[in-house]
Amino acid sequence: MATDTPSGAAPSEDAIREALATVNDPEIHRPITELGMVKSVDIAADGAVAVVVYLTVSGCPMRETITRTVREAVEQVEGVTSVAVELDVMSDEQRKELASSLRGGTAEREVPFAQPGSLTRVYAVASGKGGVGKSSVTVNLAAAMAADGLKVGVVDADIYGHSVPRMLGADGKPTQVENMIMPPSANGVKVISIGMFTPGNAPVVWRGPMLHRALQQFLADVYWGDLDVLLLDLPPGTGDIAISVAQLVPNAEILVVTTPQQAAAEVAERAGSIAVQTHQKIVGVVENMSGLPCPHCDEMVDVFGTGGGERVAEGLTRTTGAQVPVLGAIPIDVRLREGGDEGKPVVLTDPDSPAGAAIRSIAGKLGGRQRGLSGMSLGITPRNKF
Ligand SMILES: Nc1ncnc2c1ncn2[C@@H]1O[C@H](COP(=O)(O)OP(=O)(O)OP(=O)(O)O)[C@@H](O)[C@H]1O
Repeated sequence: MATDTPSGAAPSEDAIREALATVNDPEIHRPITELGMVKSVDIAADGAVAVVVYLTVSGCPMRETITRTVREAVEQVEGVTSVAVELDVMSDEQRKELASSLRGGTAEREVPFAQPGSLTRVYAVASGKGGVGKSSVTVNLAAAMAADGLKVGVVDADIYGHSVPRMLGADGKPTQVENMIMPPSANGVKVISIGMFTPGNAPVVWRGPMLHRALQQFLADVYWGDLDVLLLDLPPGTGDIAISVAQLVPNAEILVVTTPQQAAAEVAERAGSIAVQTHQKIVGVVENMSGLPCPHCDEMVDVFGTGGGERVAEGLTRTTGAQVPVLGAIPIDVRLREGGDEGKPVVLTDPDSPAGAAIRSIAGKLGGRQRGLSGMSLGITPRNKF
């Protein structure tokens, strides 16, 4: 504790508040002073400081973290001899005010990413059929972009087959401030999933309108902050959710994941064609499970055939009239599967493995677009510019 001021004088309130401004709320990631969370600061003549901090909700899971970080920050101030931190809980009125300030001028129910001037790139990851590795690709792209310094969020919109939190290692639960939901984060990625709201592994048996509402809530009621990139993991196929995405975030660009098999390729192409009907851009195609590097020699074993990515990209180029590129091919890699099972994305645990390197390269292309073009509105960005 910094107790030795030259005059032995107690610290000023400004100095204490300056120190408190360095404490971020652990979920909202903004200074507690900006969020109206400092109720009072009392400074005794002997340098003993008492701070009362508002929690957003009683029983806030972050209470201990907040108490500790406040104490640590205040202890650093010259002249402080002791620190007492007390907690109080915001009133309904204060919570409403906070929720509305977090919306940053966006009206309730509005999707911030769909507003003119939004600088967040939204990529909807789609596939024609299940099991092609769409969720694995989403999670690893997100982790790779976050590791590159971008602010990334993932919406697990695969309502029936939600697997993103497990693959990302996100075992935290969302908390709520009024009608704003604070998403947990893992590996630097904020994530929300229907799986966080259902007990255990209970199946979700919703029909179209409820799916639409869930997606709208994920996009409008979750506090994402300023994201560079938002990835949406769509359910396989061309169902209700794909249409909801087109309505809620028309500027979302579609990333199609396929395997090298002809059959998979045909379905993926159909999924892409829907995007054309909904006037969404197709940012590119990723071929997953693209050969298995032989563990005994340098050969690639084409377990699922070859050329699916190219065929899908050519088909989409024909359908859309715009060049749709293949952004990369990800080989079969047992480390990718293991990483998914353990919640440790392979791009972080084994970034130079064949699959890790392939995904990082794709993430670099998608993330690089965001960096290079931030400042331009999504609507006027040249399509397929790599
Ligand atoms: N390149 C790869 N190498 C090895 N295993 C992979 C690869 N890609 C995906 N997998 C594995 O294949 C399985 C299916 O992948 P994933 O769940 O990502 O597919 P999906 O298309 O999202 O499926 P669904 O549509 O059913 O949600 C997972 O066990 C995953 O770990």
